[in-house]
Amino acid sequence: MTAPTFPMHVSVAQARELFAALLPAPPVVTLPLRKALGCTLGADLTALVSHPSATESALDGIACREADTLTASAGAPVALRVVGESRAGEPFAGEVGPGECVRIYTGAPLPPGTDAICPVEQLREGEGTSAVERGTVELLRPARPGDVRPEGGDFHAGETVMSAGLRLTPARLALAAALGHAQVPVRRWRVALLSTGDEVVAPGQPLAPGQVYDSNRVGLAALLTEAGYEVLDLGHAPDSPAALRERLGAAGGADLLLTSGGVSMGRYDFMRDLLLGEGEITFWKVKMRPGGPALCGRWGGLPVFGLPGNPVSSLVVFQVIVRPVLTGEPLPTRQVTAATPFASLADKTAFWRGVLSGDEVRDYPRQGSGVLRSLSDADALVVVPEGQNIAAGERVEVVLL
Ligand SMILES: Nc1nc2c(c(=O)[nH]1)N[C@H]1C(S)=C(S)[C@@H](COP(=O)(O)OP(=O)(O)OC[C@H]3O[C@@H](n4cnc5c(N)ncnc54)[C@H](O)[C@@H]3O)O[C@H]1N2
Ligand code: MOO
Repeated sequence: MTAPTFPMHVSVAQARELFAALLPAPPVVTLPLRKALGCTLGADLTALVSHPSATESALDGIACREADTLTASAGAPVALRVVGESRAGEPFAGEVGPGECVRIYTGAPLPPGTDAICPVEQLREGEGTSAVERGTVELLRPARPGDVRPEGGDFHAGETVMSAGLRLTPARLALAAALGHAQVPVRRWRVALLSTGDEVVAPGQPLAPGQVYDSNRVGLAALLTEAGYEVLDLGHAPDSPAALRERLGAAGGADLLLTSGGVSMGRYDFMRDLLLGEGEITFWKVKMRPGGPALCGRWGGLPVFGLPGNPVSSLVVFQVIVRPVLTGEPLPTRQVTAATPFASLADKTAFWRGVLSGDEVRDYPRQGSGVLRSLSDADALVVVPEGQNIAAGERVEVVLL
C-alpha cells in the first residue's frame, strides 16, 4: 500500500472526535413515552401542570386549623367536629370553620380554612361516628402544618423541568408523564447494522466446521436499542466487495452505517477497500486493545463505523468510542484499587476485562478478543494507559459495563 492519505493509529480520544465530526445533527422524532426508554431527550420539557396541583395532605387523617389543636395531648385530647371528607380527586366543597375538621386522605386537597393535618394514628373516634364522615374526633396531639405537600412543591406549570440531552431513564419517563406529556421529542439516529464474513452464520442454523454464530449483530443491536437508537438490520454479507456494496446500499433512510468484521489486514477484509475506493476513510486503526483495527469514514453519503470482527473487540469499540459519541454522555468510569496487576501495552491503551468486588477490581483470567465470556462475566473495562503497568494495590480507572 502506498502511504495512506488518512490518519492511522489515532488515540481513543481522537477517534471519538473524528467520528463525531462526521455525524449530522441528530434527527429529532416524537415517540410515545412507552417507546422512549433509553433515548436522549431532543428538546427541553416544560410542565403542563403544577404538581401537586393544589396543597394536599401527606397523610390519612383529618385536616383542621392548627390553632384549635395546640393543647391536644393523650391525657387531654381536643375534640373537633367532623363536617365532611376530602378525597383525592373529590375535594371537600365547603369551608372549614373553627372547631371543625374534615376527614382527609393522602393526596387529597386541603380544604379552605384548614392548615394542618393530624394522622389517624393520633385520633380517637368520638361520639356519634356511625356515619364515617360525621361525628367528632379527638386529637391526641396537635395537628401539624408540615404534613402537607404544597402546591407546585414538585414543579410549577410552565417551569422547564427537563433539559434536552437527558437520557430517558425510567424515573425520567415517569417525570415526563407527570409533567403532562404523552409523547416526547428524542434524538434518534437510525443505525443500519451489518455483519460481514463468509464464516458468519445466524444462530439457530446448523454450524459447519470453521463457521461461527453471528454474536456481534445481536450484541450490537442490543447496545443500540439500549441507547435508544433505531436499528435497521441489514443482516449479513459474505466477504466480497459486491456483497458489501449490495447490502450497505439497502440502508435507505439510515443516518449511519455500523458494520462488524472485515477491517483488518486479511485478503478478504474488504471494508477498508470499499471506503477507500468508493467513499473516504476518516481514520483507520485506533491505539487500543481490543479493537485496534477499527475503521471510520463515509460511503454512499453516510458516515460509516467499521467495528472489528472479533466479538470482544466489536462490543468494546462500540462502548468506548461509538456510544459516547452517539449519546453525548461521558463513559461511566470509577477509580478503584487493582487487586491484581494489569499489564500495559507499549503503544496502546488497554481495556482489560475486570471483575469488581466492592472497591477492588481483579483481572479476568482469559483476555482474548474472541473470548466473549470475558465480557459477559466482567463488570468493567480496566483502563491501562500505554506503557504504565498497574501494580496490585494501585488505583486504576474502570469503565463500568
Ligand atoms: N496480520 C494481522 N492480523 C490481524 C490484525 C493485525 O493487526 N494484523 N489485527 C487483529 C485484530 S486486533 C482484530 S480485532 C481482527 C479484526 O479483524 P476483522 O475486523 O477483519 O474481522 P474478521 O477477520 O472478519 O473476523 C475476526 C474474527 O471475528 C469473528 N467474527 C467476525 N464477525 C463475527 C460476528 N458477526 N460474530 C461473531 N464472530 C465474528 C471471525 O470469525 C474471526 O474469528 O483482526 C486480527 N488480525
Ligand atoms: O484488538 Mo483485536 O481487537 O485484539 O482482537
